[in-house]
Order: sequence, then structure tokens, then C-alpha cells
Amino acid sequence: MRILVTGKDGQVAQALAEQAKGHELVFAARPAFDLAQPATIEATVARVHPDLIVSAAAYTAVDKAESEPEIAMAINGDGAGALARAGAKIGAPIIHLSTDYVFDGNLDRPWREEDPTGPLGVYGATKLAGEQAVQASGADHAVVRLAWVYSPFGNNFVKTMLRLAETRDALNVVEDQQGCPSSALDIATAVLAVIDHWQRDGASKGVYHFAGTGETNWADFARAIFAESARHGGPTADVAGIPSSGYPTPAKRPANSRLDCTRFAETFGYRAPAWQDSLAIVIGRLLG
Ligand SMILES: NC(=O)C1=CN([C@@H]2O[C@H](COP(=O)(O)OP(=O)(O)OC[C@H]3O[C@@H](n4cnc5c(N)ncnc54)[C@H](OP(=O)(O)O)[C@@H]3O)[C@@H](O)[C@H]2O)C=CC1
Ligand SMILES: Cc1cn([C@H]2C[C@H](O)[C@@H](COP(=O)(O)OP(=O)(O)O[C@H]3O[C@@H](C)C(=O)[C@@H](O)[C@H]3O)O2)c(=O)[nH]c1=O
Repeated sequence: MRILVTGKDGQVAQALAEQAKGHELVFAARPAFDLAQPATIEATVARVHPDLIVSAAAYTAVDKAESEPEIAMAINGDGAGALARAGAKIGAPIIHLSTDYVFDGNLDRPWREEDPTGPLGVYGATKLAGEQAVQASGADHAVVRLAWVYSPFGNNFVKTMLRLAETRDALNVVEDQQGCPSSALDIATAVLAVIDHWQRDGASKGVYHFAGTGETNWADFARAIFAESARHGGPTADVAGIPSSGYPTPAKRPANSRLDCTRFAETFGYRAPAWQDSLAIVIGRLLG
């Protein structure tokens, strides 16, 4: 199968590059493919003529998006829709990656797909617009909401913590935001599970949640990162748990962004490992 993957240097795209054996992956990246330039989207899809699209590129700078709402919307909202419509024209289904930040965090259980959205910031609002544009595109699609993605690649919280601990003995980290850390290596496996399923049974339309199994908060996640780092002789720091008010950021984050991944597991037959196990694998790759 020829698969167009957007976001060549992104975390999920790089994990897919490692794992997608037996498929022809074609990566699309700027400047030839720019989600803010619709003509480049249509030209890329027409040139590659993929059997399937993995929409993994996005404007992911959560705080910066607060001061760049137009460009974030052009990329995450309009660009995602244009990509799905270009796919629809040639009959290519799309796996479109979205985020837990479409929710407002005010719920006392993990979020299910049909729960009401209510993004707290520009990034979440633009990603929600992208979901809606994909759903309206006419393309078969899986909108897969992810959360708290980390990996050996790119920028992420795990690498930030390890970097900060190189120069600091103690860190303040928020402890009133709960979520499910998710390894991009597991996300690539999940994307391939969707592709396998669609190859067998035909593509369909739906929204799904996929994230690491279990839950934590950012402070405990940081502590787990340093415990794992210590096992490899890597950098460590003491973590003081603080309220979100003690770490002011331009964008507000949801207090609860835990995702209920039951539908994904039941539909595609794959559930992520416990987040602690996946973290050990990624830290092993970073420090081993
Ligand atoms: N990271 C996370 O914690 C989470 C991510 N997600 C979603 O998962 C998906 C994958 O995320 P992740 O792998 O972490 O992403 P990354 O931030 O690692 O990579 C994003 C990629 O998008 C590309 N990109 C940005 N703007 C454009 C543009 N205008 N045109 C073309 N490409 C562009 C970047 O390219 P360049 O190198 O040119 O900047 C980069 O390769 C995204 O949809 C994201 O919203 C969901 C939940 C959590
Ligand atoms: C670096 C740092 C962050 N924090 C807090 C800020 C924030 O509330 C939380 C996480 O910080 P980050 O800025 O790394 O994470 P953030 O950019 O909010 O991560 C999000 O990215 C987007 C793309 C998503 O889709 C989300 O699922 C989520 O993964 O930790 C501290 O409390 N102390 C620190 O030293």
C-alpha cells in the first residue's frame, strides 16, 4: 500500500518510518508540502496518488498558538480539511491525528469519544476544527485523538525533563493535570493496526481515542522519567509537585485529559502497554 505521511520529522512520522514494513511510505514536508498553502496539498496528493493518508503534521506549539491563532488555524483546521478533501477526490481514506486538548478537562472519568468537546486554548480549538473538517470532507476517516506524546524523536516532555535535569537539581512540575503519557512507538503500532483492519474489512468513518494505558499527572510522570533515567545513570532531579497556578503558561491545559481507549481496542484489536513500560523503552533508547 502506498501511504502518504505528513510531518516527516514529527514524532509519530518518525516512529512510523521505523515500523511500517511492507508498505511504501511517502513523507510530505515543507516547503513542497505546506498545510498553510492549499495548492501544495493538492499538488502533493495528486503527485503521490496514495492509497491512504496518515495526517500526522500539525502546529503543535501549544503556548505559541495563543499568539498565532491564524497560522495555527490555517495549518490544523483548514489544512487538515484540504488534505482530507484531496484524499476524498482520489478515494484515499485518511487517518487524522488529533488531541486530548479538544476537551475542557471538567470530567471525573476518562473522556469518551462522544463526550462534549470544549477546548481551552487556540491549539485545541484549531485541532477540533481540523477534526470537523476531516469529518465533513467526504473521505473515509479515522480521527484518532492522542495525548501527551513522547518518543526518542523531536521535542517532548521526556526530553525536556532530561535536558533540564542536566543543569538543575530540582524542578517544579504541575500535579493537578492528569493524563495518559503515550509513546509515539505505540502510536505507530496503533496506526498500522488501523491500516491492517481497513485493508481486511474496508475503510470506514469514526472517532477514536488512543493513549498509553493507565494515568498519571505531569509531576509523577517527571518522577517516573527520573527514576528510569537513574537506572541508566542518566540525569535526575527532585520534583516538587505544584498547582497549575504556580506554573503560568499562555495556554490553559485541561485538568483531566485522560482518554478512554476502549473503542479503539475493540475496533482495531490493539491497546497500548502500561505507560510505565513504554516509558522504560523510550528512556532506554535515549540513554541506553
Ligand atoms: N505531541 C503531542 O504531545 C501530541 C500530539 N498530538 C497530535 O499528534 C500528531 C503528531 O504529533 P507529533 O508527532 O508530536 O508532532 P511534532 O510536533 O513532532 O511534528 C509536527 C510535524 O508537523 C510539521 N508541520 C508543522 N507545520 C506544518 C505545515 N504548515 N505544513 C507541513 N508540515 C507542518 C512539522 O514540520 P517542520 O519540521 O517543518 O516544523 C513536524 O514535522 C499531531 O496532529 C498532533 O496535533 C496529539 C496529542 C499529543
Ligand atoms: C517544562 C515544564 C512544564 N511544566 C508543565 C506545563 C504543562 O502544564 C505541562 C506539560 O508541559 P508541555 O508544555 O511539555 O506539554 P504540552 O505542550 O502542554 O503538551 C501537549 O502537547 C500537545 C501537542 C498535545 O496535543 C497534548 O496532548 C500535550 O501533550 O507541564 C511544569 O510544570 N514544569 C516544567 O518545568
